[in-house]
Amino acid sequence: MNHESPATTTPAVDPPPAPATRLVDLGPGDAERIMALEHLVWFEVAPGVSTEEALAELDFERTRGAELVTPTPRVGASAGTPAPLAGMYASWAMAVTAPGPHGSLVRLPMNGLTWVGVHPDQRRRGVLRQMMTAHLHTAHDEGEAVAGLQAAEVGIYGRFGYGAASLDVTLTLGRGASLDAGAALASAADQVTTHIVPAGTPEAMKVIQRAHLRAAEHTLGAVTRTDAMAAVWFRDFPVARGSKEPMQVLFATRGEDVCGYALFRRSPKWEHGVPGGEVTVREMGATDTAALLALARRVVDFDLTGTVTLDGRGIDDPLLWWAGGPRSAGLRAGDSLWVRLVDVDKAMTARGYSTAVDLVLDVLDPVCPWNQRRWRLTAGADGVGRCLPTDDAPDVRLPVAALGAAYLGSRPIAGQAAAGTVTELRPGAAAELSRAMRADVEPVAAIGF
Ligand SMILES: CC(=O)SCCNC(=O)CCNC(=O)[C@H](O)C(C)(C)COP(=O)(O)OP(=O)(O)OC[C@H]1O[C@@H](n2cnc3c(N)ncnc32)[C@H](O)[C@@H]1OP(=O)(O)O
Repeated sequence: MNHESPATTTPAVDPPPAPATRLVDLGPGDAERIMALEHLVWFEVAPGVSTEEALAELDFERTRGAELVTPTPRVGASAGTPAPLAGMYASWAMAVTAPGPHGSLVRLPMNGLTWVGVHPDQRRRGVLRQMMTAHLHTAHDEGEAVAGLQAAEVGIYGRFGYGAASLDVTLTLGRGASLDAGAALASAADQVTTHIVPAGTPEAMKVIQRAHLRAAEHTLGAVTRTDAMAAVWFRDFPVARGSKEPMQVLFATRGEDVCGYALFRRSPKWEHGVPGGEVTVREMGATDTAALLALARRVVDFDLTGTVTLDGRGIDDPLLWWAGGPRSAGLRAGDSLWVRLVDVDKAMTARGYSTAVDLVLDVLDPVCPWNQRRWRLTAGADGVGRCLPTDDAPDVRLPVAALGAAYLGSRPIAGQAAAGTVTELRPGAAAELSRAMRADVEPVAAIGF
């Protein structure tokens, strides 16, 4: 039997033309169609949360939608419903802790992209590409040199020049897990006091933000919320929460000084009369490792619990090794912050370097063509960098996403060259760039945003 397809004379069918969508600024008056799109894209509704409450976290100075220029009739849609949005995106003016010169840290502004969604009827027709192009061009116009996001699916954002720059590590420990941090750190942790308050009050949210910003100054890779985000981020919605415990915050203090915080919730569990409640720590930050140890000791030791899951940790997190390493701590890891250099020269000048370096980078960036050229990156013995346009012969050719991936001091360029993403044009150049960009420690995971 011949399984070959018969020769066909049918001409190839062109894909349908991209829909004509235009980008518009969205404001509170668009609340109804924003929520309609959100529910369709994420198929999730928070009960008991009003539209106004749900949208309070958006910055309407930075929220945009895509709408069809000529909406088509939709059989079965209720009369009077506004034409649905084809897509939307929003961003916040956040900040990230990047490597400074020689192991120091530097806090940099970061455009944090969020709320990206395309209507299921309009997907795979270029709406996201249109939105991402506009988003990055606006960031460039506004002078936002570094952008970041957390990806819903890993295949989406590399094509737009974002590189996965940090890992999100989840650790699972048993109740009473021993944390072996050594005598000096243990006695420093003894000097730290901890106490619990409900997280969802305006008073608590203020102190959480203070502790969050302070911890970020000391933590490579930390991403911080704006004050406006912080004022609404941990609100407690009793109906949406249902029978779950309200979010709690454990503060670590030394006298008047708040030196750490851990946001957690417990859920009760009983089997044959034996308590085995589960603790989930959503976010934990500290200005120093003694404060971190004091917080960790508390969360592994709540009565009536059996396990504690800590989200948002880093791959060389002290907690991981205090607990005995990956096998004791049930380590699971995924990608966390994706970094995009909107302006290669400004971004590469803003961070610091671990070694002196002098290299010409041939950067490929079809989405942001102002980056696509040769740049000379130099840093002296002081680790302070400069990145300027040049026409000199290149040492390394690389997509802009490779620089984003290496930006927080992880994902070495030499490793990316070995993987085939980066092309070394002069022997040794990839290793030189690796060493200069590498940090002493791994970046922590970003907060969820
Ligand atoms: C930062 C954040 O907010 S992350 C949240 C992202 N949102 C979601 O995941 C919600 C559910 N998904 C969606 O809303 C949409 O499917 C989106 C936003 C992911 C994609 O929107 P679309 O308009 O379909 O994307 P668009 O048609 O512009 O595709 C652009 C390119 O990305 C690719 N692409 C789009 N989505 C995906 C995906 N999930 N995985 C892999 N590739 C993808 C397309 O194939 C296309 O590739 P090409 O450049 O080779 O042609």
